[in-house]
Amino acid sequence: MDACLDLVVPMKRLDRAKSRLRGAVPGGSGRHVELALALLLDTVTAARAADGVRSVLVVCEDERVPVALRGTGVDVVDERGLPGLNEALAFGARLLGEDGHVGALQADLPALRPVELAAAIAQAGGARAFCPDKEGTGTTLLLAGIGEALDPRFGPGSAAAHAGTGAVAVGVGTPGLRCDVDTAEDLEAACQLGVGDRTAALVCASAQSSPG
Ligand SMILES: Nc1nc2c(ncn2[C@@H]2O[C@H](COP(=O)(O)OP(=O)(O)OP(=O)(O)O)[C@@H](O)[C@H]2O)c(=O)[nH]1
Ligand SMILES: C=C(OP(=O)(O)O)C(=O)O
Repeated sequence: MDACLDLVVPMKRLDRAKSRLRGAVPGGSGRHVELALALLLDTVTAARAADGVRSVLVVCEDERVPVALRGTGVDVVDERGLPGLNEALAFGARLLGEDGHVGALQADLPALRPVELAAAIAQAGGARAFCPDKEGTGTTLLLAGIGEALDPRFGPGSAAAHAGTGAVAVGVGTPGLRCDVDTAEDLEAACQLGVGDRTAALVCASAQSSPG
């Protein structure tokens, strides 16, 4: 498949991100920041490796994020004070150029496998599409139709909101793509699936294998 999809990945300032995960890794606020970064790094590493993905752009105003992503081939842009998630995503998508093919991927998918993302992109076939999270209410991936604006509707009930904009559900059989990590229980579920190296080093038993 030609790699033509450009993905935007949103990330809050690290001190404020993933608040429901606070304490999931013992060791205080430094460890919490490490965990948020590990989730992001494992997600974008898998995304970069997926067939069909041309580029990944993280939208984040935290200066530690470009440092952590140095050498990964992932770009970072500061959202410059935009007021929220959907505004940050729309900003990133416009930078990527919406006359091409753009999408949004959540930043907390440590069990994502490149083949899962590639399969969801292929299933969409260039049409507007979304992947529901494992509960079926949220969204882990939104794909604009080719040549269309992203029009993100993330937030509570985003799966229904995206379906309401004409997006078709894709990737329903891809557990790693659907396993976003908001709580300690989600982190445990991701570890059961097998997480990437950075998250595994922080939270999972050393015997755990990482996704391929
Ligand atoms: N760049 C950017 N990213 C955002 C913003 N708001 C949320 N995000 C990111 O969007 C994703 C989904 O947001 P949430 O579900 O609220 O996640 P979170 O805020 O990190 O976690 P909680 O504090 O537990 O709600 C996460 O990766 C966030 O870091 C924003 O204003 N700007
Ligand atoms: C913002 C969303 O995700 P989360 O589950 O991380 O709140 C969403 O699913 O639209």
